[in-house]
Amino acid sequence: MCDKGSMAQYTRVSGFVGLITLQNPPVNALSAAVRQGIVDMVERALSDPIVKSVVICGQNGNFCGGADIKEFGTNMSGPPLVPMIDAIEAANKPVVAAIEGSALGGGLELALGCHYRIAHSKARLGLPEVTLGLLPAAGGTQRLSRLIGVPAALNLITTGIHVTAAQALQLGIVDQVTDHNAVEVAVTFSLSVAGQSMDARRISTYPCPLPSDFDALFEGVMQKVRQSARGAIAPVACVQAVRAAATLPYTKGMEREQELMATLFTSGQARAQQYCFFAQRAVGRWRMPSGARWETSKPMPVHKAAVIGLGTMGRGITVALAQTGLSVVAVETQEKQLMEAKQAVSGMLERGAKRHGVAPMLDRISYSQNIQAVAEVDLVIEAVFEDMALKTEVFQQLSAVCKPGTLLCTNTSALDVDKLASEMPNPELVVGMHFFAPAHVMKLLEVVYGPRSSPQAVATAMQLGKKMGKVSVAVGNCRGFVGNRMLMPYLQQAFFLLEEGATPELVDRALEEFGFPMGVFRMSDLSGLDIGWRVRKRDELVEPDMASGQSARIRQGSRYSPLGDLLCEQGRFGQKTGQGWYRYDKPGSRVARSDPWLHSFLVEYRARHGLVPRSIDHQEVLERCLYALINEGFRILEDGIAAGPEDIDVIYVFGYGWPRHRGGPMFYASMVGLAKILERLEHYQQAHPDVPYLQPSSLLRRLVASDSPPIHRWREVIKKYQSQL
Ligand SMILES: CCC[C@H](O)CC(=O)SCCNC(=O)CCNC(=O)[C@H](O)C(C)(C)COP(=O)([O-])OP(=O)([O-])OC[C@H]1O[C@@H](n2cnc3c(N)ncnc32)[C@H](O)[C@@H]1OP(=O)([O-])[O-]
Repeated sequence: MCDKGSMAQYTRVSGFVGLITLQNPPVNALSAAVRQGIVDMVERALSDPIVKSVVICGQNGNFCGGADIKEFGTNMSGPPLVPMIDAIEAANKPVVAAIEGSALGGGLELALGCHYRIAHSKARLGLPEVTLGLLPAAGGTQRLSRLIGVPAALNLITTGIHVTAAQALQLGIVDQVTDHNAVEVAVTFSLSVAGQSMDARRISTYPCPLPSDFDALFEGVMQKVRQSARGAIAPVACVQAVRAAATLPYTKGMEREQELMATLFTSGQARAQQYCFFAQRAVGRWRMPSGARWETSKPMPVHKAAVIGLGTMGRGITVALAQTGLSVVAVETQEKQLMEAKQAVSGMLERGAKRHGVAPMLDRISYSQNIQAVAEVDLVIEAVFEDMALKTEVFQQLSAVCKPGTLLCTNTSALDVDKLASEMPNPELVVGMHFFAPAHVMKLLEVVYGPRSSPQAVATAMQLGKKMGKVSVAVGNCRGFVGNRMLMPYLQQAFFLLEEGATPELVDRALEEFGFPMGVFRMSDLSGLDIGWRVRKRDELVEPDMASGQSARIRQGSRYSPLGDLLCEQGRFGQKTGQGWYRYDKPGSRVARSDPWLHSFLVEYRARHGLVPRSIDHQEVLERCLYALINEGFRILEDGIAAGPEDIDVIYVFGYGWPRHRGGPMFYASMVGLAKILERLEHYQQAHPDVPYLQPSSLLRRLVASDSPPIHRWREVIKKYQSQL
């Protein structure tokens, strides 16, 4: 017997079991129609005298991905989740959740309302609402705390991590894990408990186990969360909701959960984080200005890959490739470096495997000093030193050695991918892969295509990035690509602010309060001041014999700050030398301390150049640094280097520490208001006419002239703008 009418299918199986199957592909999200279906089918199963027990499962081996995020921000209709789940828990017949695939957010909350939970061994469970700027508000904070205790619930709810079925069993979230068909196991099990009282299975009636060090625990967690949340309000609300579970009766705790959710639900932070969720998925649907796009471009099969050059980046890339299960040939021509790299790579693989409780993929990698070893690979990632001549030489060797059709990728953060491709017999097989250090940890990958890169090459690099667990974004070729190009005006403004009267501490504090894990100067000290110095020297911007006055601060017709160069000339390269914008206890140490030397140096510098220091507040720091960066983002969109604002935002959130609860620079601009950004840029441009980065971009002007449409409609304006160029 079967009813297929709604988005929750009802079937009677094994004679006496009402099987309710959620049907809302791909993740069976709890849309209004699904919730209505569940309410109706549960009622039907409970009122059917033949039915002795009920099993709830999801279609296509996937239990439920939670509330339908697409419904948020709309006029939500349909039955609410809380009474729906309460009714399931109150049922007088056993209700068993058969969990396959994922049970996340509202999906897990639904399962917690059931009397038993049986999971397939490959299932994953979690309450990731915090990553969407929310909290589990369908009883999740109240039931999970009662079921598994406060410390474990706090960990899951404040981080949003997904746990495996085995971990869920250990924590007590599920009652059984099976390698067999979870639905069949659940059906059989439900019959075995049919007729029994479910009183002892209703989690809402459990007392919340209280840890002895209750106050200290909450204080500690709250402090930790506040520190790591960097201004995000959801993790704090999650702690408060769990505290309510520990201190209040269930109904009162539920009221508190609802109250806290109401605050979060309408917050700009939740909008920003939900935007990030969809943006992260949207960047996978890449397109190139040529019209080539993800749906029509088939990736080439990659079974065997190679990495050339085993410095820091090459090692990380080798680890990331081996962890995907690919065979990897790792080439390093210098013997000593090769030996060191082998040891380092094995160590990284072993540590990673230990963390995940799996065997390390050591035998996936073969090491060689000879580039001939890559003859049979399908794809090569070159990761030698950032030097065009060296990279060109390696690429020429590769095109002589590799079998026809091998994809040649260069790991570069700055070099011209088109130029490199133009030196090759098959430029269509060349793409850039800009990894971020450490390459086996950082989630972001910029896949850089040139005008001659084939769509298949881009599709292959994008797919490989995904396999490596990266969020890959396809971008056009230009100086700095997307991320580093936007960083240039940001850095430049920070330098100018120092000249005008700010200190590194003031600038960093403003940016850290905004939500960056590190301000620009602490970050520069960490990555090394010499890197930018080398680039500026190559660009002939560094002038060793420094005159004074304004003319000494002009290069190639624009305002220039030599402050970074002056520090490097003193051997102050940041953490590695123990001195940079801050001082450190010793070279390599990480705690940045204010440096009186630096402050006197700034005073002297300003005096030498006739600069009168003025008081600068946090607002100016944010506007100057962030609006200049955003302005460059608009230029990138104008130039077609990024296909849409989502691409830029994903790059900044995953690669540059932009706080997720602020959605990325372009989303942030839309929240601040484009007219305001334009007005402030115009204001600063008037004050600093020799700074081209502050000149508002034409696209920004165009968007403001088009009444600042919402961010999801920017692409229409961009398209129109580009077609008129
Ligand atoms: C009162 C309420 C209280 C409640 O506590 C609140 C919640 O439950 S909040 C929710 C808490 N739950 C979560 O935070 C879980 C969020 N979801 C996930 O983490 C992953 O999607 C999942 C692990 C399930 C599958 O990963 P995968 O296999 O790599 O697949 P994928 O990621 O590529 O997604 C495929 C497609 O499905 C789409 N979509 C997915 N989920 C939802 C959704 N809930 N809704 C709508 N759509 C959703 C996704 O956009 C994509 O669409 P498209 O158009 O093809 O781009």
